[in-house]
Amino acid sequence: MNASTKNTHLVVMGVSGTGKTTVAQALAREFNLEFAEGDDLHPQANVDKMSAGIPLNDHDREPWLHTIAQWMTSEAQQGQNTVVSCSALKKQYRDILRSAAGRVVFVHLAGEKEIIAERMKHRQGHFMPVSLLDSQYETLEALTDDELGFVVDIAGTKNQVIADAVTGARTYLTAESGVAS
Ligand SMILES: Nc1ncnc2c1ncn2[C@@H]1O[C@H](COP(=O)(O)OP(=O)(O)OP(=O)(O)O)[C@@H](O)[C@H]1O
Ligand SMILES: O=C(O)[C@H](O)[C@@H](O)[C@H](O)[C@H](O)CO
Repeated sequence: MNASTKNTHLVVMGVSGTGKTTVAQALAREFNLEFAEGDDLHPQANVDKMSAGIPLNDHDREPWLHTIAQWMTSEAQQGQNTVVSCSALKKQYRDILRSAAGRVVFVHLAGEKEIIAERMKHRQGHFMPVSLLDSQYETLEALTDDELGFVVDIAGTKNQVIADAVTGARTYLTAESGVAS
């Protein structure tokens, strides 16, 4: 076990528009975690592709996932626990994230496509078109029993969803990981 393995990383995952940024920022505040916005770590080519209404493929996502894993490793090496918003739609993508130093826990924000589409329609100034939501759901692989993490239902208000995510995350953020509870 190396010095950084006690650190915990929360990855707030799910399809576009499901509330990852909203929830990840709230978890960062609640548990005093280092925060990264996964969308900011995409290569520009990926942002251009999504903006043009073209879904990303495995090849497009691979360097992005490695960038996020490297960020988590670097934070763990500095003794930090983290939270990052990242769609992490497939198990093989989550395997890349799990290669980071430390323990990686997934917070899957899940819900009905219709609810998310409605929320995305009201969002201003974001590159992701609602038209890509179908491909996001087609790509999504739910967490399996052997993966560390939990599911949060996004149907409720922001405060309800955040409260559920905080309750779920608290069980993983033990005194051992150095996170204040
Ligand atoms: N529980 C909620 N109830 C109502 N609106 C919400 C809720 N959670 C998030 N929203 C709103 O839905 C929109 C999408 O949320 P957010 O940007 O956090 O999602 P995201 O998963 O990070 O999106 P993306 O993956 O596209 O970056 C925002 O306008 C946000 O304010
Ligand atoms: O894997 C993907 O297809 C992408 O990460 C998208 O999910 C977006 O980055 C994001 O969610 C923006 O809406």
